[in-house]
Amino acid sequence: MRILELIGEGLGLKEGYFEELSKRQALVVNHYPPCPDPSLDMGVPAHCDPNLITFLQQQVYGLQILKDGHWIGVPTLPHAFVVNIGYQLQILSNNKLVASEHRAITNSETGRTSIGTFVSPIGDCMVEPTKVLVNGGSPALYRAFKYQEFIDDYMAEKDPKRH
Ligand SMILES: O=C(O)CCC(=O)C(=O)O
Ligand SMILES: [Fe+2]
Repeated sequence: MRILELIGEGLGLKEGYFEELSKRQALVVNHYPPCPDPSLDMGVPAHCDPNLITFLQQQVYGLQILKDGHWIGVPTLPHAFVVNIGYQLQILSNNKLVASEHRAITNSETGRTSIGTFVSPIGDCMVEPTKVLVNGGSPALYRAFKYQEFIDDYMAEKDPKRH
């Protein structure tokens, strides 16, 4: 996947580094019907995606990201994808890249459909901070784990950023 190759290049990783880590792609369609009082209901509560990277398409506004303690709306752009960094990219990069905390709000006028492509490793794949970015001055911030272990914890809501 070209975008992962470019991210890898930016991090100083060897070509093809992400190949094993991006074997799964899940297409998820979210539909949010109009909500008479959006202040009462969040489309998707605040979270970071557990996977490697997500490509999201939205035609109706609703996605917001948390930046410096403020929720910022992501404008809709025709033919554009929003790229969300997931936890695995944060871990592999030893926090050089940080998973984006985001949420989806509803609106009272129109329904909204978003389409996400979630790229992730398979369950048995081992994940750990890449050796290239770990050294004396920058020790590994995470232990090695199987991706499935991470997902099991995430689903059990041990993610501190899931409210
Ligand atoms: O619908 C959206 O804009 C966000 C959906 C989302 O964050 C997710 O499915 O992980
Ligand atoms: Fe998400």
